[in-house]
Amino acid sequence: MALFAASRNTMNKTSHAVFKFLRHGRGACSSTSPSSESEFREKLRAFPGGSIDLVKRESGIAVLTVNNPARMNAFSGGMMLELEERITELEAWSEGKGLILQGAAGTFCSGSDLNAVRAISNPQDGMKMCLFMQNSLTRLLRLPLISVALVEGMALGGGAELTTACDFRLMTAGGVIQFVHKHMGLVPGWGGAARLVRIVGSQDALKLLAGAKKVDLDFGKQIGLVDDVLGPLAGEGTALQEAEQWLNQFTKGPAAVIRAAKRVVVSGRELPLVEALRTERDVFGTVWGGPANLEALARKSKHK
Ligand SMILES: CCC(=O)SCCNC(=O)CCNC(=O)[C@H](O)C(C)(C)COP(=O)(O)OP(=O)(O)OC[C@H]1O[C@@H](n2cnc3c(N)ncnc32)[C@H](O)[C@@H]1OP(=O)(O)O
Repeated sequence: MALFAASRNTMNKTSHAVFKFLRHGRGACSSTSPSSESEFREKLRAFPGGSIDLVKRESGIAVLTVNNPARMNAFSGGMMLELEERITELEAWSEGKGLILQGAAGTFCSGSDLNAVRAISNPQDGMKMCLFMQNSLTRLLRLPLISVALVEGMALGGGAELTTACDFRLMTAGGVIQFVHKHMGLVPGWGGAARLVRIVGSQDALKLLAGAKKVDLDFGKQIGLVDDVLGPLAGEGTALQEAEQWLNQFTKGPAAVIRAAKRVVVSGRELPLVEALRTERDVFGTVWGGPANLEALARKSKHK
């Protein structure tokens, strides 16, 4: 037990820095000055409409809904600000294990609100919007929760980018992910290209971006962008219920262990090897000799 206690004390010091890294968007993007950041927030506030809704369930699974059905769940400026607030709430949710990101009313998200896009169409504001969304989506992907984008209907432009800020993507029949940026004379700017390359590799990422190719169920599974299919093909129930069942295979069990699993994967994905190994030791120290570990030892578990 002394070993466990010592290990946890050491971890407490080192892990503080590590968890700060894992929790926040640090390292994702360079920052702007506080005054220009608050000015830009004011600009975003000038484009209201829609909401980002968060429900945290007893099961440890939260549901985050992009809610602006009159505009096919396009992201208004106000929704960008709300997304950031909801992510801060999720970062503080210590009992959480999983997250489902969905769109309201049977479709996922049609990207930026084109009314806002037209009004801030100068490069400076465009880059500020990218920085803002990159930070939020980096924090979303780094949450110590197993996250799933539930793609019903269309995920276009920024909506396609949003799907890549989750660990997994589930799709229902008729679902489409399409990086339509090329057709808008754009490339992704919310971090979607960088994440896409890590998910499907550079060859397929180039096909999706330079060809604005539609990704349906079959193509999505073939290139590894879609992890599984939901809906009539998979069984009964609403897509959200099915997504919860699907996620449950990864979230059942103690929160500390599931959150630790996500943390070691995030550090393995983002950090150079030596730092990732150090982080892995630190995270290991949070579960070694912890309640779940001691219970398993007492049970003399067999893994047959
Ligand atoms: C980060 C970079 C980006 O995200 S750039 C934005 C990329 N997204 C787009 O260009 C999507 C443009 N929209 C479309 O292609 C179509 O509206 C799609 C989503 C295919 C839906 O078509 P359809 O089913 O025929 O519906 P609809 O066009 O009548 O749309 C219903 C109402 O929603 C609106 N809407 C849709 N997308 C947006 C958007 N991104 N920004 C603002 N409004 C949007 C439509 O204008 C339409 O509104 P209204 O009923 O005419 O008032």
